[in-house]
Amino acid sequence: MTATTEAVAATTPVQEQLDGKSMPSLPSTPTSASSETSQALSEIFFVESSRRKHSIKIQVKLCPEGVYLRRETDQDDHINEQLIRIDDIIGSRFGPRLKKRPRGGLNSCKNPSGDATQEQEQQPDRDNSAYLYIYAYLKKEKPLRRVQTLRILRFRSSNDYAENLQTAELWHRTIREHKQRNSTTIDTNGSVLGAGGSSVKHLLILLNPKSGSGKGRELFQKQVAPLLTEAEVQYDLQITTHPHYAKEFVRTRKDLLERYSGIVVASGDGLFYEVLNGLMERMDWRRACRNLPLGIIPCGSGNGLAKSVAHHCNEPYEPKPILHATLTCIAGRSTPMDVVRVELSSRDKHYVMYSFLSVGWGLIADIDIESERLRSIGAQRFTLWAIKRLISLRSYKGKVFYLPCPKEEKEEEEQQEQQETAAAAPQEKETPRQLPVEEQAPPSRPVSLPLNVNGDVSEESEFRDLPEDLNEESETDPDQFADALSMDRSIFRQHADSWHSAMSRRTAYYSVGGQSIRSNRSRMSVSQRIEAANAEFAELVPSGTIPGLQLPLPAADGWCCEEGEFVMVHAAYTTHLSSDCYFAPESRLNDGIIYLVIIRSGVGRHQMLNFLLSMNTGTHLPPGDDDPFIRVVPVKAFRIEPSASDGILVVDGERVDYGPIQAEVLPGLINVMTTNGQ
Ligand SMILES: Nc1ncnc2c1ncn2[C@@H]1O[C@H](COP(=O)(O)OP(=O)(O)OP(=O)(O)O)[C@@H](O)[C@H]1O
Repeated sequence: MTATTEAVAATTPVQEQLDGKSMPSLPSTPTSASSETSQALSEIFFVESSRRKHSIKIQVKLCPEGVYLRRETDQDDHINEQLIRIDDIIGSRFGPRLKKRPRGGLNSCKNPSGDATQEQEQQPDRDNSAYLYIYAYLKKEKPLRRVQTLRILRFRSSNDYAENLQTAELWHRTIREHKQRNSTTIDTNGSVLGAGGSSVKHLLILLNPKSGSGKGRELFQKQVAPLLTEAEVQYDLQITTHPHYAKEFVRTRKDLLERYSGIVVASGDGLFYEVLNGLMERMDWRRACRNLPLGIIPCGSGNGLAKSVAHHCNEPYEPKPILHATLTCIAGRSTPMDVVRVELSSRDKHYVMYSFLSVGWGLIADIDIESERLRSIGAQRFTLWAIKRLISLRSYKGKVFYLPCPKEEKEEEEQQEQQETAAAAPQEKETPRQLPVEEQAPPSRPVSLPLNVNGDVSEESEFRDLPEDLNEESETDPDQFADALSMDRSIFRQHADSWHSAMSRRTAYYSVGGQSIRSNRSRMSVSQRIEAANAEFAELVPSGTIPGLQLPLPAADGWCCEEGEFVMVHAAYTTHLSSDCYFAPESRLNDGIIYLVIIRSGVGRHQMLNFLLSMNTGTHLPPGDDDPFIRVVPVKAFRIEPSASDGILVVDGERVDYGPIQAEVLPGLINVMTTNGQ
């Protein structure tokens, strides 16, 4: 048997069988008590190589860091060591020799005589050996890749199969325990590790068979399911049958938190959007966001989130994005991720939605949506439409308000240094007309009454946990609630609209002075009922901390405004808008920052062409603040007020109704599955 073939191509499986036909090892193998399995297991294996005419002795040691293989040959003193990190091992299985090849396309196991088929045929039933199959995907740098690796340990110290099986099972169990100890959030069985770490929860996998090229189901069966089996992940697969299926499923499933340890979306960004918004509609949204990490397996066409997550964890994406993302979803770790609360208003409708990628107005949004008609030609549609739109470059009139991020002290220091260097010739920007908001014309829309709840911004008060029993139906007649709300929607709307609609039939418990009480609005006056409803909804949804869309923005809070004509305004909060669009290189999953890219009218076609062409390498944004047309502003919140009544606005790549729109970041609201948990 050859030494580990480190140089093997990214997805070529490395497979090796180690034969424990000799004596058991040093130290003697512990027995089955679980406390004992925390110690290292070690055993000597031999591999006879007919080709090399000598045997190779391999000491295999299983410890919390992973599996050490130390090999030396009979002939010379050459020693070769390898550590298969516990992070890279996704699972193992034990039992008799697998009759079938472990996975499609793999070479069959090699026995000492070098021919597995022969061995299977010659002594199918007389083999008392027990086998342990260790599945690993070794992470390699330069180029960044995962190398699929299978190590097979053959235990045959005893003539009794049951004894050998016991040893193999011990190794299997120990691998599991080391992995569980190594995971922060979910174990490799898809279970949240609670105090005892013993729950047996499942992963919920939502698969859109129509996403991307429409081969979601096939891709899942071929690429995802085998990995889940290797990792012994228990899961429920839900195949969506229509738009909003996934959203309704996560919104209404009563035992979501009890049954599942995480939700994996096998689809594009569109389905992830549904899942996120479905979760936010639940009464127990806060607990769901905290306890149910979300994963994405990219089967769509854009796949911005999957690429951003891979980028965040320094994991490979191409050439097998589905395989790499699946490995991320079964790694058992998660990282907080920002969510952006988007509020928009069109005609007399008012919506609230939760977004994770971007909000766009202007050029990129137009290219995204208008090129839909060329969908059949694939990704080329964006290039073609971009050329078309560059030839006839449009601009859009309106106002852009934003709340710049308060700078960290360190950043401020750095900036100060830079400013001092450049102080000799301070430059005044000509084009962007950036004014404090008090100098702006009053908002075009009628100003509603100020909000009566939720003026403060403390996360404590905003994101309180709800009582456990919120999903229970209240005995109060829901229609009374609806009536009370419908009396003054202009006030109420600021907090509760869209699906948290004023006409919502939901009722809930809410807490007053530390006590949980059941709402009893029928004995209240109308104004009390409205106030109670406002308070209740403030608890139910993460209401924004910025003024409602129809209210002016307080200058005292530091809002800035630019007015004029824009080629585009695009806000991003993940690094990638799609797998090949590295739009906000500075972004981090949970930095609490929206990167607002503002391109003003007057920008040259050539500059715009360069901008679009260099988006895939992340070099499209001008360094510093000096470009008169293209700027990126890190903000906490923003508002766009288009002057025209028709146009294109996108949220996470999907078109939404056109009109004033505002967004505010809710830092680290959800958890996404990652490999590093950071
Ligand atoms: N069974 C289904 N049939 C038709 N549409 C569906 C089905 N299930 C979900 N959808 C809808 O399809 C839309 C697009 O799905 P998805 O985002 O997964 O794929 P995509 O558009 O190919 O990928 P991307 O968003 O990354 O470009 C979603 O908004 C979802 O509502």
